Amino acid sequence: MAAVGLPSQNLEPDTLLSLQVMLVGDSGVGKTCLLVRFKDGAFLAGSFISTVGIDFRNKVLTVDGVKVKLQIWDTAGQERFRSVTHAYYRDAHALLLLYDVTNKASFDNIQAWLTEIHEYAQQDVVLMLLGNKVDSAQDRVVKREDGEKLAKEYGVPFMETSAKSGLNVELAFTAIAKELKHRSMKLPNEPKFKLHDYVKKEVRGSGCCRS
Ligand SMILES: Nc1nc2c(ncn2[C@@H]2O[C@H](COP(=O)(O)OP(=O)(O)OP(=O)(O)O)[C@@H](O)[C@H]2O)c(=O)[nH]1
Repeated sequence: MAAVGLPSQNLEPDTLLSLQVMLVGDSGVGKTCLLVRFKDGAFLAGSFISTVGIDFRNKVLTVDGVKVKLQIWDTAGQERFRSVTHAYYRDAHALLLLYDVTNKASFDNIQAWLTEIHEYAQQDVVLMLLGNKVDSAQDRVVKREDGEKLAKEYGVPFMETSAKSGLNVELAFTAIAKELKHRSMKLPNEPKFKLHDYVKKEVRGSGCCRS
């Protein structure tokens, strides 16, 4: 099934596929830092400045020979901006839903985020759960197994990330870009791309955070 807003016809290999990806999750889980790490390869250390409303950045990737432009929306996690973010859900092709492994409340709120996603996002939106800040091992309060269990319950792919060290950041964005590219481009005899399997294999290959 093609993602909403995506062309389902065959595209030429040099076509620029434009996709919208939205980062959601509680305030402070690291959405802005994840985006900056992916876009600029840097970590925003220092004081925490909450996103106001919504911000976005573009990054072009080459996925299986196809140029894919990701427009990434960084939403504000604070409750008072919720009505702003609601308006963007329906145009998102993919959602990265984050919690912070050092903050139990952010994990407990995932269910509420999923309810919101169910209400506002497109039915076939590509969704992935990310447990961020795994570099802070000494402060960890959410076990990897708990993240895996929750993700399994909801049937979404899962990985742990660190915007600080860069762990799995590129992988998270590449995986969703691949899924969306495969949904919109059907090359003859191409095997079906399986996001869950890809994520499991790549996370295992990264030497961390077996999924
Ligand atoms: N140790 C560690 N700290 C992180 C990581 N990612 C983000 N942080 C820190 O967490 C704080 C919040 O990060 P942000 O990226 O601004 O959080 P946010 O989710 O965008 O927050 P809102 O804009 O309020 O929704 C900052 O102090 C970051 O430096 C990470 O992977 N590891």
